[in-house]
Amino acid sequence: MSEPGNIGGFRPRRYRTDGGGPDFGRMIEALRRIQDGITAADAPEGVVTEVADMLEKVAAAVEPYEVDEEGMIAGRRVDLPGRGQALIPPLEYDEWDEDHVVARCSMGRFYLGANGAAHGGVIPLVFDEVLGRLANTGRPVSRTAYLHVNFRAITPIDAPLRVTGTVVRIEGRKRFLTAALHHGDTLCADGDALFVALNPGQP
Ligand SMILES: CCCCCCCC/C=C\CCCCCCCC(=O)SCCNC(=O)CCNC(=O)[C@H](O)C(C)(C)COP(=O)(O)OP(=O)(O)OC[C@H]1O[C@@H](n2cnc3c(N)ncnc32)[C@H](O)[C@@H]1OP(=O)(O)O
Repeated sequence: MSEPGNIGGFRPRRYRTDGGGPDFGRMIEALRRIQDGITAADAPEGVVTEVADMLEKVAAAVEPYEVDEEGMIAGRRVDLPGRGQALIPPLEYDEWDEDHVVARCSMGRFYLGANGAAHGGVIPLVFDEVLGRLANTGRPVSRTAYLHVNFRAITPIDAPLRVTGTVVRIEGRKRFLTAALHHGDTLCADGDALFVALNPGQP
């Protein structure tokens, strides 16, 4: 499996694994619980007020430590589910090399669209995340030029999901990839994407 340091183009210090410092993973796990719990709750007024007070205290506790993008931890911890970025579903990778990835996750109530189905916008997010990781493994950094998604069946929340990504071909700067999302034997979504390697100086 390729490690983050093998990712071409990006400065390795931008990617972090647990260096024995603060337990960042625990904090993000708690944040994910809060996202799911608040989304799912219909709490009485006293509880809502108490939670709002507590969350305001939480925000005030972390705000003094804001750093610029270079210094951020969230999104850089490739060893944590969803890179330690709470927007991204908690993807965990079982296989990851330069040609393919296999990941799994379960999406909680935070990601609900309606009637037990994940929000349609979450599927492209998952594919962009997984394919972006794959496209940039062992190669100079690229960005998504297009990502086409087919929604084949609902993607259930609170259910084990499997995400696969494959590099189909590379033509110069262009990398063509495909992705699929399964719940058991059911194909929930698939897609194909073009990633284009950045030229020097491109953001
Ligand atoms: C961010 C990278 C992070 C990497 C981290 C790796 C660590 C791994 C750890 C953790 C995983 C993280 C995973 C996250 C990944 C997320 C990735 C994203 O979501 S990126 C954000 C969304 N994408 C944009 O914001 C792009 C915006 N667009 C652009 O910047 C440009 O349009 C760009 C760079 C894509 C291409 O622009 P040009 O000027 O450099 O190149 P031109 O000449 O336009 O295109 C080159 C070739 O590609 C074709 N092409 C370009 N766009 C196309 C399109 N939409 N459809 C078809 N062909 C297209 C063109 O026709 C051309 O082909 P011909 O050389 O002529 O054969």
